[in-house]
Formats: sequence, structure tokens, C-alpha cells
Amino acid sequence: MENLYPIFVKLEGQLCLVVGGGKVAERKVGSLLECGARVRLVSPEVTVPIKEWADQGKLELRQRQYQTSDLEGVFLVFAATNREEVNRRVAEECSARSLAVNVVDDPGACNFFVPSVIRRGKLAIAVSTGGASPALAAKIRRQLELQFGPEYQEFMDILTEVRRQVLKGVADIQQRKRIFNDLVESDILDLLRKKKYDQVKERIQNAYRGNRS
Ligand SMILES: C[C@@]1(CC(=O)O)C2=NC(=C\c3[nH]c(c(CCC(=O)O)c3CC(=O)O)Cc3[nH]c(c(CC(=O)O)c3CCC(=O)O)/C=C3\N/C(=C\2)[C@@H](CCC(=O)O)[C@]3(C)CC(=O)O)/[C@H]1CCC(=O)O
Ligand SMILES: NC(=O)c1ccc[n+]([C@@H]2O[C@H](COP(=O)([O-])OP(=O)(O)OC[C@H]3O[C@@H](n4cnc5c(N)ncnc54)[C@H](O)[C@@H]3O)[C@@H](O)[C@H]2O)c1
Repeated sequence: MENLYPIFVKLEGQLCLVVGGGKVAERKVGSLLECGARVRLVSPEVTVPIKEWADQGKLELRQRQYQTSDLEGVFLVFAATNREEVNRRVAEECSARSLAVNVVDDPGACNFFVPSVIRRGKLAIAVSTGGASPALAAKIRRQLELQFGPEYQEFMDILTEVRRQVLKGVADIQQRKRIFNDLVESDILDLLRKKKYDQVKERIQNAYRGNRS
């Protein structure tokens, strides 16, 4: 297999199809909804959380077996039934339409994989083993969760705001670059961990003034 090409996709408002309504489908739906996707789910039987999402209007439920017409208007597809022949049919029909498709029981038939992800605000770190070992991807995710604690979320909020102000107020590109680098190289993360917010403010001001800290 060639290298996988990693991208982060905006799913907000995009229609995504999930075929199947078991535990695996439920996990995929959960992550789709977190990203603001519109979800259509086709399955004769569904788990309790899937039924609840449907009742709350969070997804469109077609409670029957998969039909080709379910593909109409969709952006990407998950074949997540426990029946190999159904998953294979979905994969073939998606390929014929150049649709992005993930087949939960057949890495060879996927044209994208779902990685294991940690999020800290806008920071997302995604891990994939190219389908070789989802268990290892999950283990590395757990290790990263310890290394990148909740303080990264606050740091991301600070960086977002400072970047917005600097892009507006500092014309010189070299100066901007220096400010951004000084901020990421500073001890702000450590100060956030210790909740020393006054010193955090000081570090931000120092970066603006060009005093290294
Ligand atoms: C990352 C994560 C994302 C997500 O799904 O949300 C994900 N699987 C997760 C969990 C998980 N997967 C499995 C179990 C049961 C325990 C076990 O058997 O290990 C558990 C539950 C658990 O670990 O708790 C088994 C399993 N997985 C696949 C097969 C089929 C096969 O390999 O043939 C089988 C065997 C089924 C069987 O037994 O028949 C296939 C895929 N699973 C992938 C992703 C893609 C490759 C990712 C990569 O590149 O590494 C790929 C190829 C397709 C895809 O689904 O995109 C998520 C971890 C999230 C996290 O915890 O952080
Ligand atoms: N990719 C992964 O991360 C991963 C992880 C674990 C297991 N798996 C594999 O995923 C598959 C599904 O696992 P599960 O635990 O969710 O299974 P499950 O038995 O809980 O659910 C299967 C679902 O498929 C639906 N279904 C059956 N025929 C259908 C059809 N013709 N059209 C639409 N829906 C149909 C059923 O109604 C049911 O909701 C298994 O084959 C398993 O090997 C994948």
C-alpha cells in the first residue's frame, strides 16, 4: 500500500451515510455528529443511543435494509453492518460513484480510514496505523492524552486570540514570526498547568515587546 494522505475534512452541513446500526456504527455516528455532519443512517435494527439521536432529530433514520438510492446526495459513506456481502455491495456502489467509503470489516475496501484522535480545542492529533492495528492506534492515543493535557486547550485559545491581534496590528512579517515563535517556545504551558495566569499575561506582553522569556 502507498502512503496514506492525511487530511482534516470539514464535515459541517455535509450529508454522511452510515449503513448499519450496531456498536461500530454508533461510534462512527458519534464522531460525525461531533463534527457537525448531517447523518443519514440505514439499518433494520439500531442501538438505543442511535434511536435516541433519531428521536431528537439529530439524524435521519431509515429503518430498513440498505438500498442503492440511500447514496443519493451523500458526501461520504460508512459501511458498518455485520454482513460482509452488504458491506461489499456498499463499497462497490460507492467506488462506481467515486464516493469516499469506509468499510468497517475490510481495510482493503476502504478509501479512507478513521484515525484515533485527541482534541484540545482546535488542536487535533490523529493517529493511524493504516489499518494494521487499531489497538496500537488507540494505545498511542492514550499515551498522547497524558502528554498533551487540558492546558493545551487554554493555550490554543490564547494562540488563536494573539494571532488574530498580531495579524491585524503587526505589519512586519519577520516581527510576526518572532512573536509566534517566542509564544510557542515560552513556558506558558507550564504556567497554565500551574494556573499562574498573571505570569501568562506577562509572557504574552513580553512576546509583543520582543523580550524573550
Ligand atoms: C481508531 C478507531 C477509530 C474509530 O473507529 O472511531 C478505529 N478502530 C477503533 C476501535 C476498534 N477497532 C476494533 C475494535 C475491537 C477490538 C479489536 O479487535 O482491536 C475497536 C474497539 C476498541 O479498540 O476499543 C477492531 C477492528 N477495527 C477494524 C477491523 C476490521 C479489520 O481490521 O479487518 C477490526 C476487527 C473487527 C473484527 O474483530 O472482526 C478496522 C478499522 N478500525 C479503524 C479505526 C480503521 C483503522 C485505523 C488505523 O489506521 O489504525 C479501520 C481499518 C477502518 C475504520 O473503521 O476506519 C477506533 C479506536 C478509537 C480510539 O479508541 O481512540
Ligand atoms: N472498524 C472498526 O472499528 C470495527 C471495530 C469492531 C468491529 N468491527 C466490525 O464491524 C462490524 C459491525 O460490528 P457491530 O458490533 O456494530 O455489529 P452489530 O451486530 O452490533 O450490528 C450490525 C448492524 O448491521 C445492521 N444490518 C444488517 N444487515 C443490514 C442491511 N442489509 N442494511 C443495513 N443494515 C444492516 C443490523 O441491523 C445491525 O444494526 C463487524 O463485522 C465487526 O467485525 C469493526
